[in-house]
Amino acid sequence: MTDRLPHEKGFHISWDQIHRDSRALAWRLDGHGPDNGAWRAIVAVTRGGLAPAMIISRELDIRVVDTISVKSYDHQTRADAVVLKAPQADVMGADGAGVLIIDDLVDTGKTLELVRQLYPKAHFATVYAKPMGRDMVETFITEVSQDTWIFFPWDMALQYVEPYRAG
Ligand SMILES: O=P(O)(O)OC[C@H]1O[C@H](OP(=O)(O)OP(=O)(O)O)[C@H](O)[C@@H]1O
Ligand code: HPA
Ligand SMILES: [Mg+2]
Repeated sequence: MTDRLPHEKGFHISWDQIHRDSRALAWRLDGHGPDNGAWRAIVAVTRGGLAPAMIISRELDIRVVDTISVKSYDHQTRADAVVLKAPQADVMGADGAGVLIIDDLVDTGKTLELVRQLYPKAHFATVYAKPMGRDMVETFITEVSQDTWIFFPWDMALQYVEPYRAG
């Protein structure tokens, strides 16, 4: 799989790292909601946004958590983004004001562009961002270059590697 990557570099994220970076995102968002600093709800962009959204909902004590399912990638090839499942209308209100939309990363920005068309007043936040999509989010933690493919822990498994210097 890796040898078919069109990307120059790989950035491999462990569970520990995504936990730390998601916590950092939670702390950055804390106190910036419209209701005395509080956020009304979290909406995770499934599937990648689910893990960061869980961690952020715990840190910020947000109990209303919903999902939006956007399908935009067929493995590592881009395809048109479509909404497969929308969040509850009463959670989003008219325009998403006071709602945190959480995803693991923004790459080209196509996924969040579609979500923003639906909920223009929501606050968009991702753990990682690439330059092309960076302006689609209000808040992110770490930027990586456009030619980097981010590997998340839920897509990986521990495996044997040959020693650097062969015996
Ligand atoms: O900014 P973009 O170029 O749109 O890319 C970013 C999106 O792509 C990935 O999701 P994907 O569609 O692969 O689905 P998944 O979350 O279910 O893995 C990632 O989790 C983001 O949601
Ligand atoms: O860099 C990436 N890693 C994982 N999923 C992705 N979806 C778009 N870009 C990426
Ligand atoms: Mg995703």
